[in-house]
Amino acid sequence: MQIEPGKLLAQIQNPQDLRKFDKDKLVQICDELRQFIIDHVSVYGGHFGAGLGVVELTVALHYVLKTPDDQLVWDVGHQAYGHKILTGRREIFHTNRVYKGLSGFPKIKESEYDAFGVGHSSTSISAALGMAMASKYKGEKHRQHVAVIGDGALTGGMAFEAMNHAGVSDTNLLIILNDNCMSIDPNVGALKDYLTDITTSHTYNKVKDEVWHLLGKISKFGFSAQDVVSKVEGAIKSALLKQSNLFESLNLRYFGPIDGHDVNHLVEVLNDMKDIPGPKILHCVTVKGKGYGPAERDQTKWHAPGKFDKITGEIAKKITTGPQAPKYQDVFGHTLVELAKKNEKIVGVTPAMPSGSSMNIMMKAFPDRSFDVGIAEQHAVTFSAGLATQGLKPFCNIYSTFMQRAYDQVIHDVCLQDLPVVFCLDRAGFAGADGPTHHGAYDLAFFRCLPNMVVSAPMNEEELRNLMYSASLYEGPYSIRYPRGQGVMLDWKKELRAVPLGQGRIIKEGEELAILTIGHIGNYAKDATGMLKAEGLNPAHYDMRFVKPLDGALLHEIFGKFKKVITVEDGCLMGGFGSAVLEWMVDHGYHSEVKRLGIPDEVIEHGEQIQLHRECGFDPEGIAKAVREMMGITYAKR
Ligand SMILES: Cc1ncc(C[n+]2csc(CCOP(=O)(O)OP(=O)(O)O)c2C)c(N)n1
Ligand SMILES: CC(=O)[C@@H](O)[C@H](O)COP(=O)(O)O
Ligand SMILES: [Mg+2]
Repeated sequence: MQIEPGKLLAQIQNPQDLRKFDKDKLVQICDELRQFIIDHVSVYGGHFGAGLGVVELTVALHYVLKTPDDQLVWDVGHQAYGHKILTGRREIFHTNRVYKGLSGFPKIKESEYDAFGVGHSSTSISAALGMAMASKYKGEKHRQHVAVIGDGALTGGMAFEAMNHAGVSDTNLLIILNDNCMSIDPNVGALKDYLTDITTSHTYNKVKDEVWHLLGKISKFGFSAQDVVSKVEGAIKSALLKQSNLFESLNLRYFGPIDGHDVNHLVEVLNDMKDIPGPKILHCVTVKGKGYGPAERDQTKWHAPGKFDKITGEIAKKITTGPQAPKYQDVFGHTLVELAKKNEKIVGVTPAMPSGSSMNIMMKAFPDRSFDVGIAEQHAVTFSAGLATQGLKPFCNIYSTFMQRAYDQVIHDVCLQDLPVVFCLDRAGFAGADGPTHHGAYDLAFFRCLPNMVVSAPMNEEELRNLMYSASLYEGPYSIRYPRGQGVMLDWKKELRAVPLGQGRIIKEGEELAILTIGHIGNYAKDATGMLKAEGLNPAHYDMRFVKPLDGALLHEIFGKFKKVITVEDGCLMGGFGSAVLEWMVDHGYHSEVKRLGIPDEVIEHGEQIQLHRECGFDPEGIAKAVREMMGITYAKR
């Protein structure tokens, strides 16, 4: 379905078209852009509230900057739908997040206007500073470099590393802080309180207003912005500002807070700032979900609501028949509470994903024993390590993809010290529509090479519960990975049972060929063996449960019996589960023929999980095909 743009938006294919409009049309353009996003997401789904909150900023930035020559970096990129729509992609926006369509995030290969590829947070200042520094090196004085970062993303340590550097750089970097007091869930931490303080502080705003006033006055007398700045420098850098403003103390000129929904004022301010030399930050206050009532009222729910009825605000429910298996994340949340009730040492840690990981269930049941530490994966891991040194049992839940951020912390702070932290890696395997920045492709490979680390994955909800229980009893680092979405069991709340360390299990006896799987993807192998049975083929199926330690006894049995083996994992083929099995086989002198199915060594784009599994050849049909091929079965017509 093609979404119809409003009258003015229809005339805008790219920012050059936008810049042809008089300033007095910008409010209408913003209204039409906002409506287009509402119309689009209501039909196709995707990220929502963040995009609505930056409509005015998006229009103002493209109006004032000479994009794509000026470089605009969006942090995370979930808010960049307006940017995409204004930069040549409106007519194909219906393919956003769809298999083979536009990416839901800015992406260098997709458009010259996407200065940097994003998806993970807190990268924008570093990237834009790198660009600004490169421009300086190349003598490109005319170019502007802008990073737009949210208050949530600003809690990520990397943003501070970048500001620390930017403050002593002689670049024209402009950081726009889009402050809406929200992450996906409400933003947390002292920085959030600080931002609220400087937004509401009377003394602070009085000084700031005087400075802005002075700036305005002097401009009228025809001085250049540089003159203005040097004249007001004294005031801006007055003891009060310097001491009371975090950004000023990092040597970034601080402007604001200003209303991020006043497009005309934004244009004025951005124009003025263009001529102000040196690194600077503009603090804009916005409302997540702006302009769509339900999204303003329940900002977490409307972060990425899926499809909805734009008139009633009713979010579409998945069409289902009969009772449904739970989401893995909810099994995690409920089981953690169950374990915490039995063991007072258990605590929960999440870096800014209480709703996404269902840690919010624990936060509700045990507010004093659960911690949302903000977008701070590195800190989440080392903080968990600290808790563990004191005899507590942290369950640190991090999406597989975001765990990439904290690799050294896992090695240095947990594994080398053999501390009993349990890592629950949600969204392992393909994330789906979020695409490659969010796929949990690498964790099996990057965790299995770490000393002391247990690497496990449940095939279903009951197994997840049992692995969590086993992890709670284990005296060392223990990881459990599971995918985005639903499990396979209706009756999943079974009594908890400890799984012996490194013990796999047989799912189905068979002949000639064995399929070895790890985790939820084993259910595809189950489907495949069902399909093959109808063809008279009878491969065996084993759910190995652990990539480390591997079940040596079971592997001796398997390689002793089967000359053909297929491994299946929803992780990267290089170094993952299949690699571990191959290494084991060679080390133990077996010579079976082994085929590994999993994610190849290339970037797999976005799409529905099943589409991506199919593309990589490990959906049920792909597994069945691999079995047939290995068994030398060819059908005339298939
Ligand atoms: C490293 C990392 N951790 C977690 C996330 C998940 N995430 C995506 S958006 C978001 C909230 C970002 O908040 P903010 O930057 O304030 O943007 P807003 O949505 O409020 O506009 C989070 C936690 C992520 N993308 N990257
Ligand atoms: C942009 C981002 O990183 C998050 O919003 C992410 O898309 C959430 O993913 P889930 O929907 O799987 O929780
Ligand atoms: Mg925010």
